Amino acid sequence: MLMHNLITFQFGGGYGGGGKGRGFSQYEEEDGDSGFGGGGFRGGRGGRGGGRGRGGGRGGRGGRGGFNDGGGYRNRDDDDDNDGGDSYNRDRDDGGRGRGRGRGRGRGGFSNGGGYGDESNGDDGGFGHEGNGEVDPNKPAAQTYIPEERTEDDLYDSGISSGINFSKYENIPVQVSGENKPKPIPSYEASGLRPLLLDNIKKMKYTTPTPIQKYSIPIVMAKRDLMACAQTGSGKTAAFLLPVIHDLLENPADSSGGGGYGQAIEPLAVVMAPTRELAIQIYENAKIFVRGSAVQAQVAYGGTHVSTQKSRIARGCHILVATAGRLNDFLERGFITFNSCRFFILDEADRMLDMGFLPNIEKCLHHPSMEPLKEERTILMFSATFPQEIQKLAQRFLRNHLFLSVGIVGGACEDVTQRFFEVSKFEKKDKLKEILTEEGAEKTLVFVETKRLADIIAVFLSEHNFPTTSIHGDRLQNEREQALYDFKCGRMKILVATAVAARGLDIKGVEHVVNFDLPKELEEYIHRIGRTGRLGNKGLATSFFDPSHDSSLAPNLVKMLEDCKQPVPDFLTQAAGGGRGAYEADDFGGRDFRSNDNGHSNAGVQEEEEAW
Ligand SMILES: Nc1ncnc2c1ncn2[C@@H]1O[C@H](COP(=O)(O)OP(=O)(O)OP(=O)(O)O)[C@@H](O)[C@H]1O
Repeated sequence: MLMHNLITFQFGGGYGGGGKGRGFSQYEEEDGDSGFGGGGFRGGRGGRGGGRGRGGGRGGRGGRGGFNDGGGYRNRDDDDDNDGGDSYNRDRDDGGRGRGRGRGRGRGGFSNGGGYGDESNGDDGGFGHEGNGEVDPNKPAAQTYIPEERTEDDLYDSGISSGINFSKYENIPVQVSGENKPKPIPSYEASGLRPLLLDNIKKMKYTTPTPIQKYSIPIVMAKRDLMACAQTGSGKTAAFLLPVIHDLLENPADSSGGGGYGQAIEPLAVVMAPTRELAIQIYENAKIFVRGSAVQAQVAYGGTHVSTQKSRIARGCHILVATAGRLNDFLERGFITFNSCRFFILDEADRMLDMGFLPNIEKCLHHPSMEPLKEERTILMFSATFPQEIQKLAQRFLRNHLFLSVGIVGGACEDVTQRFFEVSKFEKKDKLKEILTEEGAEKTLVFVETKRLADIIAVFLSEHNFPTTSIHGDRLQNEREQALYDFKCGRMKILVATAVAARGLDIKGVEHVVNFDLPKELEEYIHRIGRTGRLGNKGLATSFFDPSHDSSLAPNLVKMLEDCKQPVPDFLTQAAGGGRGAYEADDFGGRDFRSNDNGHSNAGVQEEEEAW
């Protein structure tokens, strides 16, 4: 019972309330980042504010549609931090992203350090602006959350240890195409990386570079533009961070733009990621790798207090890891410029270049401050999937790049056992409960299609005594981070998530990923199941296939399962119409599309597969 209360509380947005506040500072400043669309917290039974209740919250979302009778949830609005406003492959049933227009009725308001929102009655409540309760609906709410900085010592333990199949990486096929390919490194010691980096790599307990690292480290050290594809959980983050940091150590420079009060900050390397939690993770990785040097890594992402973030960045920022919305905000305000930017990196690059994020990426890459170093800047793109149309699009940002692919790229990780159940949408909840009861619920990540359903399923599981929390774009940033923390440390066994957690997150010990709802695209499926079976560990992915909803994905699933040598259930073959899918591994990044271009290529002939 106690657990039940705890969970419900947790769930209602209670983190920060109930005397567990993190000492939020008073809101001072408007956050130009409108990426976090949700207004106040939801379903709130959060702690007692105890402070000055301010009405007039920002208002939540402009009404909720989206959850049809019978559970026909449809929306897919989980891109993070992108206020580019493009609604490509999103559905706005849920009020969409962006600013709510509700008339805030949050009564608890926000009190300093005392948690927020007593008796908020749902979507409309939440944060109050200082003032008379009148809300300008066009004005984004102030962001007040100040994340705690984790020390490097806390961070060492967060990485995943390699699993029994780590050694299989040795036989994985690797392709590199493009002109003048640098040779792969045999080991970290022989890589030419600076001694400080080698020390920090040791502290991370990395002994052998993964294939993507063996190839990309020398490519980046040679300052070549790179498009790199390698399976989920195979060490892509270090594959770009290590050589970038090496360069910053070799060629030290100031990031203060010449100093002086009010001078724009000029990071030397900028990494962009599609979600806030992924940006935090990359930043924390960078912090470990730069430890003991003068190089400073910082992070910028939405849903957090702007002034605090700015002052942290102003202390020194050689590497800036950022989400699109906040980075563009800082650029527009002139707080950041790219005058000294030597490396521009897109993690989850295919996602960053799809229509939702593309305008923001273009704004960055075409920013006037990008001009001076244009010819010297290295652009790096990394992902586990890289559809050909995105590769083509990426081409316009790259200069004579190398294309690197490791394994059946765009293929699912073979260390993940994939199984499917044919389940109608009405049966899914019971099936989930049955599986968790019979097989255990430890470290289970459950993906659903909508934010609202994430809440519903989390409450459902909590009520059945499975400690569960949720992460999605309607939760406040502090709630999101707390949810992830609770899941990572095991306080909550189950995390119910929307697509916001599909990419990049590296969570130790995730043994089971459940697709309660299947995504619409195979790439998303591949990233989701890649939260387990990382770095040679074994994992299990269970998917509920509802023929009335998921049939369009069936042909691609069948083909992908065959490629991964996984059993294909009959119902899936039937739903696929018996034919092979349109999916080709190469379409998802396994091949440099330039090799198809008969004479239009600026690359060398594609190499034979090299066994690594
Ligand atoms: N050479 C190595 N030896 C041991 N562990 C490593 C090595 N390289 C990376 N790791 C660890 O492997 C885990 C996965 O790395 P990372 O998150 O960079 O994978 P990824 O390829 O970016 O995955 P995704 O496609 O899901 O984003 C991390 O915990 C990281 O610390």
